[in-house]
Amino acid sequence: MTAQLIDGNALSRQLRAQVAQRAAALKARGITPGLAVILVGDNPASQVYVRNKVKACADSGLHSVLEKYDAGFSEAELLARVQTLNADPRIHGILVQLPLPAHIDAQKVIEAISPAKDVDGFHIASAGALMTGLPGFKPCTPYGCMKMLESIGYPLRGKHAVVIGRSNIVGKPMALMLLAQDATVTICHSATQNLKAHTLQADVIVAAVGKRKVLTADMVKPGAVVIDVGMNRDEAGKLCGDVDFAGVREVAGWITPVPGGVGPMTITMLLVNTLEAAERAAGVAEQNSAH
Ligand SMILES: Nc1nc2c(c(=O)[nH]1)N[C@@H](CN(C=O)c1ccc(C(=O)N[C@@H](CCC(=O)O)C(=O)O)cc1)CN2
Repeated sequence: MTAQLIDGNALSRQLRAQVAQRAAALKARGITPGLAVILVGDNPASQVYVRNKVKACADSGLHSVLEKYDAGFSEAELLARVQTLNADPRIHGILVQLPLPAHIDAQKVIEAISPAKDVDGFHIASAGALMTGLPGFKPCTPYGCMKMLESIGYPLRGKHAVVIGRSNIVGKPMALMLLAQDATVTICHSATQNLKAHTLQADVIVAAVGKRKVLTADMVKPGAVVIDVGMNRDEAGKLCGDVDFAGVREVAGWITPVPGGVGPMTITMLLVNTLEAAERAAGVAEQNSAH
């Protein structure tokens, strides 16, 4: 079997067109959705990501501001910027690009963002909302993965999903979102014994480790859906995910590529969250809940 591809670029184009339509409707009411992106330091990958976020905003008719600070920017200065943006009515979403330099407490900065503008979905209020099924912003990467599953009409109810990775921004929220769709969820991590025994049971596997070839063909049940969140470089410096794509695609039923899979969806869901923040501020939004 050769797996069908879940194309994150194609799905992003569709969803971004919908964002653009909704943004235009909001603009007609005098409100332009606005995103503030803050980058501290000179991490080359982060520079690419924030540039892509700003471009995606422009392409979909969202206003954005990019604030770049050098690596010596202090935590206090950053917190002050966040407070200013919290109070700025033109800004509906605030995103602080991660990772931050080591002298800055990232969690402290995230908690300083108003939950109403937490379009990254990283604030503890957003995490709590996701856990309890209350309205709140969902972290963009796992939210994008859920949209990819939805796009293939995959019925999650009663299916066994294995999430490899337990980070606060991907693994844990991913597991909660799958659970909210009535999947039976296993979270595997660095201390998991016999990973293969778990993944072989899975109907859906989400690999979010940050290490190449964590998932190989012998670890996948024929026909399973494989979502690759990884973003690594191979020996030749080429971008690759956590999944041994060439091998796994011969066993899986569906698979996401890297690049062109989850990555673009992360940015797309940021646009969706920013638009929704603006709609909520304008009082026109349906509240987004975990269910
Ligand atoms: N504040 C945040 N920081 C970080 C997040 C986040 O969601 N919020 N996620 C990651 C990085 N990230 C977004 O910021 C991100 C990573 C990758 C992509 C992407 O489109 N990747 C492309 C390939 C890009 C390339 O060629 O290098 C792809 O997969 O096709 C988008 C966003 C950590 N920090």
